Parts: sequence; structure tokens; C-alpha cells
Amino acid sequence: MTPAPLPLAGTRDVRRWLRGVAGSHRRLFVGMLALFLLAATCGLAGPRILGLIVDTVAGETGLSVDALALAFLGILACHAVLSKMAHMRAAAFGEHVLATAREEFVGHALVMPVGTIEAAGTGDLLSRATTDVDRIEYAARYAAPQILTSTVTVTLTAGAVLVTSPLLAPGMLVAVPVIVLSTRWYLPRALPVIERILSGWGAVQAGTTESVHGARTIETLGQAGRRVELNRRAVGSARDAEHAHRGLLTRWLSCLELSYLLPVVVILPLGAWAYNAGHVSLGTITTVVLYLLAMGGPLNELMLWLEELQIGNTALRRILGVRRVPAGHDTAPERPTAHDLRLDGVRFSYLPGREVLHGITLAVPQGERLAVVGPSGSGKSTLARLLAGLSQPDSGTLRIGGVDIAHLPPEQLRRELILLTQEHHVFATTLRENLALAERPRTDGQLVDALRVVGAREWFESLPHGLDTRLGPGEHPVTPGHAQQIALARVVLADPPVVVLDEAMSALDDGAMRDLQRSTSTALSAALSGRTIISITHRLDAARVADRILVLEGGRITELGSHDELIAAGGSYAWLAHAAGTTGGTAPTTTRAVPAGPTKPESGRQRGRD
Ligand SMILES: Nc1ncnc2c1ncn2[C@@H]1O[C@H](COP(=O)(O)OP(=O)(O)OP(=O)(O)O)[C@@H](O)[C@H]1O
Repeated sequence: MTPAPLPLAGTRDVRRWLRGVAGSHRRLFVGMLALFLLAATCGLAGPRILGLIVDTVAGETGLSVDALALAFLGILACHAVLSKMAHMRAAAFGEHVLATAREEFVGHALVMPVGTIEAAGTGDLLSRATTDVDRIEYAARYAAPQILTSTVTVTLTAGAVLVTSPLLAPGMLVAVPVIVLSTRWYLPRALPVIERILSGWGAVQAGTTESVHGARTIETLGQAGRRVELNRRAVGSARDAEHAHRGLLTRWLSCLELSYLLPVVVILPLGAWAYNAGHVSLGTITTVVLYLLAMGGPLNELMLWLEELQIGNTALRRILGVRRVPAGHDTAPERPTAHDLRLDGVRFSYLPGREVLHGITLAVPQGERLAVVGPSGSGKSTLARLLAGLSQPDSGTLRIGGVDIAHLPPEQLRRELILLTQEHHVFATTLRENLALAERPRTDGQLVDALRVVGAREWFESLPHGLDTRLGPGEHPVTPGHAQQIALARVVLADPPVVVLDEAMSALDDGAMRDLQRSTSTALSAALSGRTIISITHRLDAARVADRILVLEGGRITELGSHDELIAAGGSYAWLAHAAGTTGGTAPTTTRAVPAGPTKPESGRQRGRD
């Protein structure tokens, strides 16, 4: 599938969200602003005192130089303490911003439809949860406080220049057009480049994650070179965006440097003229020039941190963007009253113009065991994904108990139907936690009972700490067979009315594991008796014990009926069953698989299509 990136939030959404966070931590926020204001005011007194010292030395005031020097030191100490307190408050506020962003992100990511995450690639979500959160953390902890300090300092310093000498102050204005014009040139160019950088590194992360997860497949198919090439291209595109950004930044910063010097260049001759004309003292000129020089630092900081803030802002837009993904359902309070399944004209394609399912119509009564067989690529797993609500059909409907599953909230759908695939993940935690993933709280007795039902009693008894045994890498090892049993035990504990098994038993499919597979299947069948079971399988001996068998070929139902009916119909199922030796009245021992590719001699009969 072509990746469909997750959406970005708008700048307005970000502002509204930040206002909301500031509002909910008002005391902290106002306290932080007040401290920054005090610290900056305190910092302004320094140049003023130095100006007075110059005037005192020149004999223009009757003040004591020692007292002024002492006052200067006191002011420096006050400034340092207030700045420290302001930054500590800012860091605490930044933590709140970060915590709120994280909570929101996780909350929305958890209810996001799996199909949307898959379409975007898990790397997109992952990079938003990691790299982007890091960038926001940096912006909240360092950029925002620095910007606040610099803004307050620059504003108050400009005010102080005005108060010190209204005659010289207009000289400051020569910097304004350079700053405004260069920033107006820079920002509209930089924002899309920053977006490209963030999504570029997101793509790199996505590719790397995918390569790690699919390492074996990549190796088996000899695709390592292609994956490396794809990753190299992704890194190259992110790096190009970084270069483009550096180029823009360098030009903008050069203009800014010039703008800080211009006022001094203008004010020095202006000051000389005003001094000669007797309008200002030497101390006033010194104070004004010191203020101007002192303003250059915070202005530079302000611009540089504004840049970081832009990056943080884009990262926040990516994180808040997950709110724009609609939850995988509407909030219609419909609840299925029965558990029969009905599919009407279901069509689905992963790629435009390449339909995989071509109008599937099927009714599965409550409590039926339906086996789905068919050649590789015929659409069996796709059908299972649609039933589990992981993907939505292009057209047609899937209903459970008369309710369209697109209208069921995911947690409600999970209560109705569970899809078990051949991927059985064991979490790196205790066996108890692994089993307790099933929604309802269960007693230890019930957990052990579920293990017994799926034939894992003996394995459980061999564990060193029973249910408290920690599983996974570096802990107690779990074979694929036992991982499968844990997954099946979760299903038993969840006890849904409908279970879809997509090759779920294949981990136990070879040699020594076959006996285990048989006993597990038998035990599971007993445990799930009365439930609707749709079992996608390539094993004809497993299919023949089902109430009905559905043969899917090229995305269409070509046969549907009981084993005996399909054998009598003489279609492709009968042909395969003959070839595999599973036509007889007793359970066969062979496990011949349905071969890949269409092999059907002619179409058999179809019962219960609607
Ligand atoms: N994520 C995807 N993107 C694009 N095409 C896909 C995707 N997943 C499956 N397909 C294609 O859809 C078709 C049906 O695939 P599906 O996995 O449903 O078949 P299947 O009958 O379950 O095959 P198998 O028995 O080998 O698992 C195939 O042509 C496959 O290549």
C-alpha cells in the first residue's frame, strides 16, 4: 500500500491547545511570567549604574563610585537569583506541556483504527511518539523560557533607551526594517522545509523499523540490497532538507547580525553631535550604547530560539495531528442482539484499480464452524481483516447481529469478535500479565484453567514461578508452540461469540508439534463450543470437520457447503480432497495443503450464500 501519512494539526489548533494548557496551569504560568519580568528589570539597572559611574568619574554627579559599584554587584546577584527561579518555573511549566501532549497523543493513538496506522506505516506514529516528543521537550524546556527572557529583556531595554535619552532612542529603529524584512523572507521558506525534515526522519525511522521487523523475510527474499537502497534514499532526502534549512538559516542570521550593529553605527555619530551641542552627557551616551550592545545578545537568542520554537511547533502539529484521525467508528449506541454474521456485496482493494475481494455475499449463522480454504493470494486473510474491522470495505456491508461492524466502537467489536492470526506476541512480562490482556479480570484459577483448555497445563507446571514466571527474551524462553497456546488461552478467557482463526494453528504445524496441535485443536474446539468459528486454513483435514467449507478463489466464493456436499459436487475442493486423501469418513492423517494458484477443475455447488 502507498503510505498515507497521518494528518498535521493546523497552527490555530496548536495555539488553542497551548492556551488551554496555560489556562489549566494558570498560577504556574503567571508566576513564571512575573519572575522573568522581575529578572529582566533587574538586569536593566546594570547599564544604568555603569552610566552613572562614568558621569561620577567625569565629575557630573556627587555620588560615591564605591556605593555605585556595590549597588552594581547587588544588582548582578539579584538578577542571577531571579533568572534561576524563572527558569526553574519555566522548566516545571514545560513538563506540564510535555505531559499533556504525551497523554493526548497516547489517548488518541490507542483509539486510532489499526487500518489507518498500517496505511501510514507504524514508523510515522513511532516517530511522532519519540523524535517529535523529544523536540517538543526541548522547545518547552529551553526554547520557550529563553524566548520569554529575551523578549522581556529586549522590550525593557528598548524602553530604558527611550527613558535614558529620547533624543538618541530613534536611532534604534534602523534595525527594525532589516529584522522585519529578513524574517518575512525567511519564515515562509523555512516552515515547509522544517516539515520536510521531520517527515523525512519519520520515513527513515519507519523504514528502519520495518526492516528490523521483517529482517528474516528480507533475508529470505534477498531484498537486503533493496532495503539498504530505500533507506539510503530516505536518509538522503531528510539530509537534503536539513541542508536546505541550513542555507536559509545562514542567510537570515547574517541579516540579523547586521541589524544589531546598525543602531550603534547610527547612534555614535548622533551622540557625538548631541554631546557637542550640550544635549546629552558622556554617561548618557555610554548608557545608551551599553543598552544597545546588551540588546544584541537577547535579540540574537530570541531569533535563534524562535527557530527552535518553529521546529517544536511543527512537532506539536504532528503530535496533535493524530486528533484529526477519526476513531474507527461512529458513536451510534447500536448493540448486536445476536451474533450471526452477514456479508453483502463486500468489495475491497488495497490499491486503486486492483480489487482483491469481488462482491462477497455470505451468511454465517450463530454457532457455525466455517472453514475458509483457497489458493494463496485468493483473499482469505483480507476477508479476516475486514471481519475484524481492521480494514473497511470499499463497498458492501459486514454485519454482526444485524449491526454494521463499521458502527461498532473497537472495544465493542472486540467483545463480539476476536481475530487470531499466526503472529503470537508474548510480552516481556509475567505469564499472568500476558494472559490478563484479555479484558475482564480473572482469578488465578481461571487463568490456569484457560491454559489447561488449550493443552498447556504440562508446560505451565514446568514453569519455575507459575503465573509469576517472567517470559520473553532474557527471561523464561517461550517456543512458538507455547506462544500460540498463550494466544489461544487469551481467546478462551475473552470468550467472544465469534472467533476468526487466520492460520492461527500454523505455529504447531510441523513434525513433533503435530500431536500438540491436534490436542490443542480438540481442547479448543470443546472450549469454544457454541461459538461461531471461522477458520482460515490450508489444512484440509482441519477443514473437513467444519460445518461448512468456503472455497475462495481469486477473491470470489466458488464453493460453499459441507465436506460431503462439496465432495459430491466434484469441484476443486473435491479434487484437492482426493489428492490429499481426506475424502473418507474417518479423520485422515495427511495434512496436504491447498496448493498455490488456481487448480479448480470446475466450480462446485454453493449453499447458504445468502
Ligand atoms: N497490504 C497489502 N497491500 C497490497 N496488496 C496486498 C496487501 N495484503 C495482501 N495483498 C494482496 O491481496 C491479495 C490477497 O491477499 P491475502 O493475504 O488476503 O490472500 P490469502 O488468500 O490470505 O493468501 P495466503 O494464503 O498466502 O495468506 C494478494 O494478491 C496480495 O498480494
